[in-house]
Amino acid sequence: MIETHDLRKRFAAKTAVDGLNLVVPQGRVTGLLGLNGAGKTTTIKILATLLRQTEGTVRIGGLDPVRQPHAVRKRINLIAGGERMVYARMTGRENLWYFGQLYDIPSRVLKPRIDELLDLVGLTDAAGTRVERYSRGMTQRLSIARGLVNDPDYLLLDEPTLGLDAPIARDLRKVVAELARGGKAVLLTSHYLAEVEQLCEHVYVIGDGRHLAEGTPAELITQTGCHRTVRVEVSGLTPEVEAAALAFDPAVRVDSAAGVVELSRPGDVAGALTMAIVAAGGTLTGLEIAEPSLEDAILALNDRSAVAMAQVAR
Ligand SMILES: Nc1ncnc2c1ncn2[C@@H]1O[C@H](COP(=O)(O)OP(=O)(O)OP(=O)(O)O)[C@@H](O)[C@H]1O
Repeated sequence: MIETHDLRKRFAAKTAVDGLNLVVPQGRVTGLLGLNGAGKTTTIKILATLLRQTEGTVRIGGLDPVRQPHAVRKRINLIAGGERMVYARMTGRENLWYFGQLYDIPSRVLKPRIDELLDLVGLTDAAGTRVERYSRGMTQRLSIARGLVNDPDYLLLDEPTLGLDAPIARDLRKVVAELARGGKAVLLTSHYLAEVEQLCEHVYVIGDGRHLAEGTPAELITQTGCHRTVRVEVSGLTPEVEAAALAFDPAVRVDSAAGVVELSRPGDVAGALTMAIVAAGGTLTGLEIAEPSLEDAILALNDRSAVAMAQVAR
């Protein structure tokens, strides 16, 4: 398990991580979400022993990364989508061999593992080609294999699918889900919220380095009170139709120029709203029902936090 207690990181005047308590258990993918600058990468770098916290404690499988960095490094690995973490002058296979040796993996174990990893990321045919001749996607796939070369118990994924083509990103998601099912602890940050919804059983949402909320993606959506939105397109959106829609629910939003009536509310209101519109003389030309997404929840949480901060500042 990865655990942080009251974790803080200050860079001069900026507090990037401000009292985070995280638990990342084995056997599932845990998400760490937040808008740009929320403190996700800083947190992951601390867990990866690349940065040292200003305050608070971290335990990774019971080990302290500050006091036992070598032991921790053997059991963790980091895959960061935006960063090139392999050597251009070496071939794909040489890179994996080099990184594997840094972990003191015996050759008889390393050789078959490298073959497996090359196969996993679809680079078997390009294994003998220098990385400088790889496309961006191939380099990224090699970085993923590099991140798995020590068979880490704890996998830190910072935007792992950034810039990957859709089929490769989908394959990587499958691999991540399998690794978690096989017992690894995975911490994932991603701006692709559909990816987070698909992979993560538990998600932490942070803003300005602070904990804003946590739960399953579905729980976060419920907690933030985001509701499904009914969007009705109406031809002949007269003032009478508008008045009937507003009488149905004052929270209705009407765009008369576009001929659209929208309502976000709990429960199943599509039928009753459309009937009210038709009864007032409107003709329905379209109907869409959008379920609330994790993105709606994250935006709502950030709005709420900004309002709370403004109130504290007053
Ligand atoms: N080395 C540094 N020196 C000073 N400030 C830093 C440093 N690294 C990060 N910060 C600041 O700390 C805050 C958190 O940054 P961090 O990169 O952890 O956020 P993030 O959530 O990963 O953002 P993004 O989604 O954009 O990657 C930001 O305000 C950033 O500018």
